[in-house]
Amino acid sequence: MKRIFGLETEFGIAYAPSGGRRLGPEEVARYLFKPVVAWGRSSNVFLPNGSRLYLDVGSHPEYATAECDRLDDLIAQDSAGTVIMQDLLNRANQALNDDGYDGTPHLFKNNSDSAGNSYGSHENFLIRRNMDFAHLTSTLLPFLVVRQLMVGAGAIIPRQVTTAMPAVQTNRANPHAAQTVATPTSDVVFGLSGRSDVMWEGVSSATTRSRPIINARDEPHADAEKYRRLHVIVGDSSMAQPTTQLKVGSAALILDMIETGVPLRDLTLSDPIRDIRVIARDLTGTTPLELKAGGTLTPLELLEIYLEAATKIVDRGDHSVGDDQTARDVLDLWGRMCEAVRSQDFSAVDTEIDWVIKKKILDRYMDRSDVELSDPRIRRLELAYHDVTPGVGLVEKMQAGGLIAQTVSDTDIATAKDVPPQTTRAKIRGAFVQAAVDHRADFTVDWVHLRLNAHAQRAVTLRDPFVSTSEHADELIACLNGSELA
Ligand SMILES: Nc1ncnc2c1ncn2[C@@H]1O[C@H](COP(=O)(O)OP(=O)(O)OP(=O)(O)O)[C@@H](O)[C@H]1O
Ligand SMILES: [Mg+2]
Repeated sequence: MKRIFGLETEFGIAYAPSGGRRLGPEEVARYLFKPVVAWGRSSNVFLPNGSRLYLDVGSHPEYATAECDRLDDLIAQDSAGTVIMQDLLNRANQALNDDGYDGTPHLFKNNSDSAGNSYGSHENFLIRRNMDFAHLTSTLLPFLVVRQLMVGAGAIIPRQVTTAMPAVQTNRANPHAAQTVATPTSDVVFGLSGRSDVMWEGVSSATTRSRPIINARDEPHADAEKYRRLHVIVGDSSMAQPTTQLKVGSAALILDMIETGVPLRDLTLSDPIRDIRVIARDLTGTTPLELKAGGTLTPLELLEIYLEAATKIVDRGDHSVGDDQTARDVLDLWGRMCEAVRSQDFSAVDTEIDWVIKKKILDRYMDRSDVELSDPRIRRLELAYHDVTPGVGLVEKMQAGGLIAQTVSDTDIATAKDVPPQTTRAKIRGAFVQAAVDHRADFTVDWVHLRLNAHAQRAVTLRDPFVSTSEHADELIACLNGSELA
């Protein structure tokens, strides 16, 4: 089975002044995007690797990967996004210095800022239109609620669970907008994910209500008769590549299971929004969760039931994650993580799973320095795990030292900065964008369309994301080459 995947990552920005002038994140973001605007005449561009890079109002630049049909490609493209942002950061740093700012801009791949705003990493999965969407999402939902036990980024969160929605959040117009979470008090715990506390619904198109786990807004970016795009917005930004692989791979296998009709008992949770908060505070996976169909299951039991079904899919060879080895790797880490949770001995996964790696770092520091979890030094250390500023962040150093595992090579990541996935329509888009920029042509691109503004009648529509060649696009590119000759 084939599937298209895409990951959107919103980055955080901060500026550390060195005694001199202060600078707000919006201004740093403007510096960051100066080369982008100079290159693409906009702060909302598609790059030659097929991705989209943009800055909305505010200071959370977003990188949305090109469409990938293999998990390995997705991880390479996602990591390339971070490297592209780092390159921009280096240039911004230089420009800021030239303008007399002597501080340091920082870039974070995290999910909340110091003001308590939560933003995210969105996962996109192509699904077939002929699937019953309500059935698909209700089957997937319990999995997304418990998945944090495997792939949460780890977070310092208030001990107390709150399920009363703050008044300010009951009338949000924009489901993507940053959302404020209660500022943690001193009574905090190390939890699995900070995102869980900002989820207020299971599935919703969320135009006026607050943020759901699955955003049901129907924007397929493809032939709407055949396809639909599932937009999962509950996930954390993952730092360790194996965590990304397990996060997206496990969800993909559950979707494969639903789409190919592998039977699964009804695991609908009675109160998913309460459960997601409670689970976030339970590192043992032993909290009994009430099922709508009656009885209880713990998060760990649920993950094991899902693993069994996912294993069937992979055994049949009917999965969408790419080659069989990648699928086996997903199952292997999934199994090892369940075993680690059961035994509470995490040594077999402590170079692969974000929350486990992060907890180890924080625990060690607390032991050595005799400080509490609520100590500002611990918060800084927690943030350092998400700091991707070149030469500064923890993950870069830990990867170099073999303390965090990698699933794709640095060479593949470097390639993915410029080269789109070769098996999806991103290949066509990338070639077009490169040609149009080379020829300084005026052009417009989105996920589905390619247009030379001077030849609007020849716009190319790429309705099928699985198709990686297009005669029409070739003609448009030839048209550019011809115009150069003329
Ligand atoms: N047909 C598809 N199925 C699944 N994923 C897709 C499909 N087409 C595009 N994608 C992926 O969906 C993501 C879209 O990113 P984008 O940021 O434009 O999202 P959006 O939800 O449409 O917009 P916004 O973030 O501005 O609200 C990309 O990662 C892209 O690769
Ligand atoms: Mg987006």
